[in-house]
Amino acid sequence: MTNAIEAEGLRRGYSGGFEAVRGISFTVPHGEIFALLGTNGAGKTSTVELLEGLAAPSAGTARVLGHDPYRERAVVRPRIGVMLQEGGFPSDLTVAETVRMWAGCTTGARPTGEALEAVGLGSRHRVRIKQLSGGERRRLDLALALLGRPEVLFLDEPTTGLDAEGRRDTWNLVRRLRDEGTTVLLTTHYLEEAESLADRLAIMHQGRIVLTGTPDEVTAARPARIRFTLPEGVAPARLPLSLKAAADGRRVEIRTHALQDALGELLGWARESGVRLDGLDARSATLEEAFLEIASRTEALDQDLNGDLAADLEALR
Ligand SMILES: Nc1ncnc2c1ncn2[C@@H]1O[C@H](COP(=O)(O)OP(=O)(O)OP(=O)(O)O)[C@@H](O)[C@H]1O
Repeated sequence: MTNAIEAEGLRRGYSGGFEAVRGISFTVPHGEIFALLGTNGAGKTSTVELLEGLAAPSAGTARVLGHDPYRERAVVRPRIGVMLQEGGFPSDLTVAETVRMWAGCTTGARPTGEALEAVGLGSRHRVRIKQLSGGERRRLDLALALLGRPEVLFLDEPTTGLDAEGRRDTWNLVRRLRDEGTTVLLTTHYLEEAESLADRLAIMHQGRIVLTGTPDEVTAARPARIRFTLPEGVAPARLPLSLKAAADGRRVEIRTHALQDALGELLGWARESGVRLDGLDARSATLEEAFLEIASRTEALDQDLNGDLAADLEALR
């Protein structure tokens, strides 16, 4: 069976010469939730718009449900649902009128009540758009994206502006849709959202994909962390050398790829030495740590590249 989404060497340049997407490739199998993460301006929205068929790539190919989403838009559009970052609706219409208006342009639309119930807006159907809160508008955007029972759903920052409960409701809804067979591609700034929701993810930086995998694969490559404070009079130098501890005064941090072994050794040493480890905290790497490390490493790399370029130019003078 073909993938629901395929991007191969995709590039997107804007007029003025700026290239926002610089040759990215990834696939999303049917029925998977795939998250695109990245710093501001990394190129997530520019990429999603190519897959939605809103623009043509300057190079590379995009396939959604086996078709070119730009050239074969008429075939692809009825089978996908799109939730943009900013949905613009006439502000004097009620919620129900807006959904009905949208349903008029959608083949096989869900009943209005069902779409509104799915996003928790069932009781708000008579309210005018201008009276909705930011979070409620976001939910309405989602209801409209779901209206045509799409096979592929594109969600651009679906939970921005939602409170904790709204975010959790949206996650549950997205999981339910995935379980019913919908393929979901989402962009998000919330790393815990990607960690909890995505089957696989890609981290973008400056138009490129720098890392891709399951959330577990992305975090498993990073070291776990143990932190504690030593009692007064116990120097960090007394810790077993194999623990490779870094100390700031009495506060100690150990980074390790073998958390269980390191923790066992530390606790054994503490018991034998009669030392109490205050505020002991041990945990695996989070996606947030992986993300921040990648962002800072890529920035350092960029600076190195710029540095080399400057040195090369200097040598030419
Ligand atoms: N119409 C445009 N013309 C020129 N440059 C653009 C245009 N739209 C976006 N860009 C630039 O392309 C880059 C990528 O933007 P894009 O919106 O795709 O990033 P993003 O990863 O979605 O960012 P954010 O997380 O801030 O939404 C940015 O530097 C942006 O300024």
